[in-house]
Amino acid sequence: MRRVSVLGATGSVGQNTLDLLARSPDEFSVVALTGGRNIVQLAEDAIRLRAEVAVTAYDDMLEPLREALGDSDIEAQAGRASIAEAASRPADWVMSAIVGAAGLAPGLRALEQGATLALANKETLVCAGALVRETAARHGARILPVDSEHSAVFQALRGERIESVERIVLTASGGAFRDWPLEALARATPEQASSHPNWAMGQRITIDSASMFNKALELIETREFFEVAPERIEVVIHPESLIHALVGFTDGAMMAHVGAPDMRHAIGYALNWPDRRPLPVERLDLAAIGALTFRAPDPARYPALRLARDVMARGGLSGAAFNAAKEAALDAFLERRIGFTDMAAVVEAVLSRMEGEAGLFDAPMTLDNVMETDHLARRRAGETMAKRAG
Ligand SMILES: NC(=O)C1=CN([C@@H]2O[C@H](COP(=O)(O)OP(=O)(O)OC[C@H]3O[C@@H](n4cnc5c(N)ncnc54)[C@H](OP(=O)(O)O)[C@@H]3O)[C@@H](O)[C@H]2O)C=CC1
Ligand SMILES: CC(=O)[C@@H](O)[C@H](O)COP(=O)(O)O
Ligand SMILES: [Mn+2]
Repeated sequence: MRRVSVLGATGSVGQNTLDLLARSPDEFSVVALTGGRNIVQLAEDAIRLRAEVAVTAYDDMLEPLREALGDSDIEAQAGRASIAEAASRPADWVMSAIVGAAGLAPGLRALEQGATLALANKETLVCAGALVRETAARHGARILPVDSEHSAVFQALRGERIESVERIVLTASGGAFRDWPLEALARATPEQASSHPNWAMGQRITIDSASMFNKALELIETREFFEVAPERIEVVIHPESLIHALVGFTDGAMMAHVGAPDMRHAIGYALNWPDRRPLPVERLDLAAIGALTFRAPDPARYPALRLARDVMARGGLSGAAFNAAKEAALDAFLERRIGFTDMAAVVEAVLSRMEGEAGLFDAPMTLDNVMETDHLARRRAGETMAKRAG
């Protein structure tokens, strides 16, 4: 039996992961499931999958969690430290599917205990790529990509040398507003931004798809995961979301990963790696699909891509600031304190202000420094938004 834990079990990636685990009950023994406020789901899944421990991120949710677990013998815990403790319980495979920078510390704890980390939480590599790689190397742990584009690249690279790679092309759906008139974007609402053309995902990543902050994070994630130069990583709009990424090699060949927009592809690949096993996903009927289309992203519509390139050029702790400013701007957009197009403007202003704060981005990449940068960027984003409002 392989021991597995799922961090962010109640979310979109978490639920897809549990779906696969539940189909092979004799192969997996579930150690820890973690969640946030969705206590009913967390308890139900913990009981159904016979988890050892269920953890909510929030202290005030401990009693409701205990109640929901009823007379089962599953341990109930709460709080950030308990999530990290759950991640460090011995396991062979840990899914990192908490949303946001909150996923970084638990992911590091899983690596420290030598587990294979199936990484959906892209913020982990954006905030602290070098630290994460170094932690994995020091503890003999492996990281397998789960973000669909990175799983696609990983699969296309199988058996290839990284020196043979000329370019990596990430596909982007273009998000909810791909075909909107540019001038309408400023008035876009959270509800309108929360609908993805092809994927069913959590609300935050769905809105990030509309602004292309998702692809911006993925550019940095690609750089950090595969350690290729930023100028070798491209983004192309592919409205059908059937090709998830392409790798171009030095001989001019390109390998594309094609599949239905279903995260169980990438999760299943990471779960079964290095084998391939049957997965309950749609088999594509190419003749029925007919055509796959591509177009270049418009820099005026998607300023987040330019900001990601600035961050890749800057390096150091700028990724942590970029992500935190984006998270703060997204919170403000969701609360209708700023408009859709203000998000990129806020992130740009925060990066530029923090760049001027001597040596900040060049501090050593420790978890403490990453979290300090994260907190400062959120504060700077708040100040920037207050100034813009006043
Ligand atoms: N959804 C997708 O298909 C894809 C997602 N990803 C990445 O995977 C990650 C998860 O995305 P997704 O599943 O969509 O997100 P969801 O919002 O659907 O789920 C997030 C999970 O994290 C929990 N959570 C929220 N805040 C905290 C916190 N502060 N501390 C601990 N746990 C917390 C939630 O708990 P609760 O809901 O109980 O409050 C939930 O279990 C993100 O990094 C995303 O970018 C990457 C590729 C595809
Ligand atoms: C499923 C997945 O990996 C998401 O990151 C997805 O790619 C989002 O779609 P966009 O291409 O719209 O950002
Ligand atoms: Mn993705």
